[in-house]
Amino acid sequence: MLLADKSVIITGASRGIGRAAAIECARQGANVVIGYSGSPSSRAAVDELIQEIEALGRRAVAVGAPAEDPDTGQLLVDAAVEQFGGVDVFVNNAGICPFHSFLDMPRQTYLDTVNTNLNGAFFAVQAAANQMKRQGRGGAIIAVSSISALVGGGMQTHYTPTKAGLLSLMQSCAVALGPYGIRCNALLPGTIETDINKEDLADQKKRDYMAGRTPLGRLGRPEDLAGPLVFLASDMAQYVTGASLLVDGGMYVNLQ
Ligand SMILES: NC(=O)C1=CN([C@@H]2O[C@H](COP(=O)(O)OP(=O)(O)OC[C@H]3O[C@@H](n4cnc5c(N)ncnc54)[C@H](O)[C@@H]3O)[C@@H](O)[C@H]2O)C=CC1
Ligand SMILES: C[C@H](O)[C@@H]1OC(=O)[C@H](O)[C@@H]1O
Repeated sequence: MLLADKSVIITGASRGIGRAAAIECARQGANVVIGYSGSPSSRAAVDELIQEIEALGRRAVAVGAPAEDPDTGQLLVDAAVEQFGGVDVFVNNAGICPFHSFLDMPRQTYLDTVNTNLNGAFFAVQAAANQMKRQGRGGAIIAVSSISALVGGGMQTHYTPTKAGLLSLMQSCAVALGPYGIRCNALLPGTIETDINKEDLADQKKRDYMAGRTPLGRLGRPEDLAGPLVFLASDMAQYVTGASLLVDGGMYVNLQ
């Protein structure tokens, strides 16, 4: 097992990529703090996830708190310390992408996206890093960035800068935290079928176009990210920091 007895925090773990990551971390021996928005509508999914993790013989606790709140990171860390004795891995995954055109972007849509995806992440990563430093045994921090950190999207002008920001945050944190043995890396998914793009991909033409751009011939599934994420979290990646791992079925390199 690659994460035996590790204490892992994952934000936005109620569904999608975060959920698949939580299950794979547990399968690899970790106990998991499940960060979720705190909305009552997510609670049933979170309870189901806890049961699934417990069925794997591991422990899980849920912390409901909005990603955009600068105090949320510390709440997650406190839960990990109290329940599992510390933090070994912190995964910043929570995110939103409300597709919208640029020229008439509502101010609040822009602010919500930046606050949820990037500003909250900064404070959460800071809280996790301080705990790891206190523990003195290093750690791994992973930000779920995106292929959108590298390329643009006309309906994503508020979103792509947050993903580029997360990539940059991991690069700078790798420098700042390397002396403490804390590795910081970015995971860059391509187009993965989840709730975040359900509406967008309901357009069959768009869906076919996105799948057609992908050399591996299909859109991604949340499980496709789980293995690469566990790799970055584990000692298999002990000399990997400041890196970005693109997991996109080859979409990015497919020009013609
Ligand atoms: N699905 C895709 O094609 C890609 C997704 N990503 C990123 O992966 C991450 C996970 O997204 P998916 O699993 O695809 O979508 P999803 O919509 O299924 O999951 C997003 C998660 O974030 C949580 N979340 C949203 N707003 C929150 C808030 N204010 N506070 C706390 N939690 C909040 C949701 O409850 C959910 O658990 C996001 O950061 C997204 O930007 C990156 C590249 C591609
Ligand atoms: C939400 C999008 O479909 C998805 O998110 C990203 O980061 C990429 O742009 C994907 O296509």
